[in-house]
Amino acid sequence: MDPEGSAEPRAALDGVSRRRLLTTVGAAGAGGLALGAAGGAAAHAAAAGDAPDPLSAVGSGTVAFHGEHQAGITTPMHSKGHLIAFDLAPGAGRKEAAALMRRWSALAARLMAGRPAEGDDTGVALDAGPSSLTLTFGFGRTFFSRTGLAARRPAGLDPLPAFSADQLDARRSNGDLWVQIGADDGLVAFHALRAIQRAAGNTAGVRWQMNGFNRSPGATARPMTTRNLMGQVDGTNNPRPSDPDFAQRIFVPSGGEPAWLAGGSYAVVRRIRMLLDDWEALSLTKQEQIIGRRKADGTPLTGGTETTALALDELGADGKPVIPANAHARISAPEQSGGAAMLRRPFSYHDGIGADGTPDAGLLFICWQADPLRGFVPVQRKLDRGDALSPFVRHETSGLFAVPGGAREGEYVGQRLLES
Ligand SMILES: C=CC1=C(C)c2cc3[nH]c(cc4nc(cc5[nH]c(cc1n2)c(C)c5CCC(=O)O)C(CCC(=O)O)=C4C)c(C)c3C=C
Ligand SMILES: [Fe+2]
Repeated sequence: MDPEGSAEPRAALDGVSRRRLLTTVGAAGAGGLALGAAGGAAAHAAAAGDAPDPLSAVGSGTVAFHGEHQAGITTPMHSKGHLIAFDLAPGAGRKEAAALMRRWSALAARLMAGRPAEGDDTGVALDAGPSSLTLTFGFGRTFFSRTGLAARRPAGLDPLPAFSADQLDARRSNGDLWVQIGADDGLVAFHALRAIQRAAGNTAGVRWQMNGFNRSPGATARPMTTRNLMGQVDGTNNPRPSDPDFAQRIFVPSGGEPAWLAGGSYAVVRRIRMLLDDWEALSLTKQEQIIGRRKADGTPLTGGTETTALALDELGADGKPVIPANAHARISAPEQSGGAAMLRRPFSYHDGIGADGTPDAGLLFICWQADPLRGFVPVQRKLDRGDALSPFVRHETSGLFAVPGGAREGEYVGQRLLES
């Protein structure tokens, strides 16, 4: 039996969507094809003469692979995510890296369209639709020296400065290559993760992997913005694609430096552990003062609704700012750091209980910007000096990746760097 769970040779399944496959297999059901348990229901319906069940709204979500920018940057937050970094194998250079990016790009295009991997699919996502799957690829600083391309390494990949509160694990930081996988179904996300790992072959080995989650689409009516594991509404004041300066802040412009990165972006990835026992011991009032917003709905302490601007100058009856001077939302606001802005698109994570007996849980903080020196760095510098949230979080890992622009039809991600 082939890896898709069908008695037919795997090659016969190439070129069809997973849903079409179910219909086809279902129609031939009496011919003795064996399906996995999950595929069985649809096959049964089709064999009985009914149309296969339509995909749910969640399953049918599709994000295009080709485009000006890679998918997974402005894509709405996913409910499941995997972050995985690879190092090139000893002896693998530019040629092997180019072949890998070509393989990964073809694979990503297939999977994002809801099709199985070519040749040897594991079958894990056999009965699911694309579920808004995205795969996003980035290059770390070390990629350029390993591939003989040091001269073309962008200045934006210069190492991030050390921050006083950093407690970074170097083995789980950075890496030659980075892949962000997001989907609104856990099996679809895992399927893509394994396919990417397997397609790396002997060219690259896994350096680290992290798994995250967010609210499932449709789980709540309001608030629409997700919550983090401290219970705060998190993501309210993100730049919006409709903002006039959005593209300029998030994407490297064409005509900018380096040319191969046009349409691309930089991702800063920090695994930030939340010290949840300490945080949860605080009163609600204290928690709200630390952030500067109400916990229930994310409204600023100065009033309004979730999306009302913070009235940073407003004083209370005691003559002190209503939003405290060290509140996280005040300190991280762009006007505090010369207009520095970033698009935050994180996942929560929970890896059980740590060696210290407290939850190993927190935020896989991912932020996107056209230039880390005008996005993450000034804001984190500011937070490092006086954020009321700092005693309740610990930055444990760090990564910085240049994420090329999207591939055009017939192109692979990174081709403009690797073949010019
Ligand atoms: C260096 C950048 C940032 C880090 C690191 C960071 C960590 C972090 N943040 C929260 C929770 C919230 N952050 C909020 C706002 C906010 N945070 C940053 C930057 C970093 N946060 C920015 C730029 C902003 C927006 C500021 C603004 O423009 O007003 C909020 C408020 C709601 C919102 O706007 O999203 C919360 C809540 C945690 C828990 C955390 C580390 C674990
Ligand atoms: Fe924040």
